[in-house]
Amino acid sequence: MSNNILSAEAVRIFHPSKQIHTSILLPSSKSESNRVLIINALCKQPCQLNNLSEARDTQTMLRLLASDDLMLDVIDAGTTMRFLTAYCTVINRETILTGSQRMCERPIQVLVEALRELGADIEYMKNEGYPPIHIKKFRPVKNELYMRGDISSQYISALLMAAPALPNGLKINLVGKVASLPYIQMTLQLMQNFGVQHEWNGNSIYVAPQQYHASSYSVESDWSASSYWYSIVSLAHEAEVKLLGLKKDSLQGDAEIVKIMEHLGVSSVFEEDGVWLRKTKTVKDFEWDFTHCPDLAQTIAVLGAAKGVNMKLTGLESLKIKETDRLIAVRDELAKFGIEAKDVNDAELHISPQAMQAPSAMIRTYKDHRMAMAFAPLALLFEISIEKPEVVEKSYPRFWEDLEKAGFEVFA
Ligand SMILES: O=C(O)C1=C[C@@H](OP(=O)(O)O)[C@@H](O)[C@H](O)C1
Ligand SMILES: C=C(OP(=O)(O)O)C(=O)O
Repeated sequence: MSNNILSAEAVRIFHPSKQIHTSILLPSSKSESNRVLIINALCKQPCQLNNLSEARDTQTMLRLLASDDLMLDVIDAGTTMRFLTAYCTVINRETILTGSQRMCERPIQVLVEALRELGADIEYMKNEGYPPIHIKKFRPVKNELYMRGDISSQYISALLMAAPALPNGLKINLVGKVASLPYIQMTLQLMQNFGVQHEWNGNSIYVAPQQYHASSYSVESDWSASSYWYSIVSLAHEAEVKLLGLKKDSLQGDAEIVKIMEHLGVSSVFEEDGVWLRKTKTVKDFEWDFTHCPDLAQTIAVLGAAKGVNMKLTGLESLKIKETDRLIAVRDELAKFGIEAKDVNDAELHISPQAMQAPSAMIRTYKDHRMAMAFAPLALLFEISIEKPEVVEKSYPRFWEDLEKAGFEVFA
C-alpha cells in the first residue's frame, strides 16, 4: 500500500476483476481487548494478554491506563471513556476524562448518576450529562442500583468490571429494555475467566466483592470487522475468502453476521483457524432486529441496497448516539447512489428494491470508521471515492491494506 493512504484527504477504490480469493487476518476485537485491559489493571498480578487489538481505541486504553496525567483524552473511543469512568472512580484516582468533539456529545449521564449514587463525586465540566467529566473522590455508600439498559450497554459493562473492587460488591437491577445484551454477557464471561463470579437472576446481576486472579487470555479476531468481508464476498462475481482467527463459539455478539448472511448471499464454514466465506443465494425480502448487534447495521443497509433486497432494519435506536448519527449518515450517503432509505426517524431503515447508480459524489464518513468500511465494498460495483480514509484506524487500521491484498485498487 502506498504509505500515504491513511493521511490522504480521500481514497479512490475499484476492483478490476471482481474475483476474490484470499485469506485475511482480521484485527483483534477492541471490545474484548478493552475489557481485559481494565480487568488486568484491577488485578493484583499482571495477566498474560495475547493478541491485543491494534485498533486506536485499544491503543488509547493502553496509553491512558499507563498515564499519571490528571487529564485523560479518550479521543473517540466509547468503551475507553465509559470503562475508565468506572475504573478511575473505584480506584479513587482523581481524573478529568475528555475526548473528541463527538465524544463530548455522546451521553454519559446514566453511568455518572449510577456512580454518584454509589458515592462518587463527579462533576460535568461543560454540559450536564456529557463529557468532559471531573472524577474527584469516592466514598462508597451503597451496593445496589436500578439502571436503564436501553441507551448503552457500555455503562453496565463498566460498572460490572469495577464491581468486585467495591467493599460490598454491587447489585445492578436493569430497568426496561436492555440493548446490546451480548456485550454485557461478554463482560461477565471475561470476568469469570479472571476468577470473578456473578449471579444473574431475572433483571438483576450481583457481583460480590472479590479479587480478580491473574490468568491468560488470547483475544479473538473482530467479528464486527468481519462484516465488511461478508459484504465483499456477497457483492463479488466470484469469491472465496478465509477470515483467520474467528471462532464458531465466540464471546462477540456480532458473530450474528453468520446468520444474517445466510439470507444475504454468504455461507460460513468453520475450520480450526478461521472461517471460509463462500457465495450463496440472496433472499428478496429481509427483516432483522439489530438491537443486540448495532455495529452490523450500516454494513447490512448498504449491502442490501446494492443487492436490491426489500429491507426492513429495526432496533436502530442507539445508532443516533454513536460516532455520528449513523441513520442520517447512511441515508444521506445512499442517496448519492440514487437509493432512498425511509423511516430513519423511527430508528428503523426501510429500503425498497431500487437500481443502484454510480455515485454522484464522494462518500462522506462523518468521522465514523464504519461509514468508510460499510461503503467500501461498493467498489466492486463502481469506482468510488471515500473521504478521510484515516477513520478506519479506530477499529481496523489495516483495512485499506487488506483490500489491496484482495485485489482492490486503492489510490490516495
Ligand atoms: O461494549 C462494547 O464493547 C461495545 C458495545 C456497543 O455499544 P452500546 O452498548 O453503546 O450499543 C457497541 O456498539 C460498541 O461498538 C462496543
Ligand atoms: C460504536 C462503536 O464504538 P464505541 O461506542 O466504543 O466508540 C463502534 O465501534 O462502532
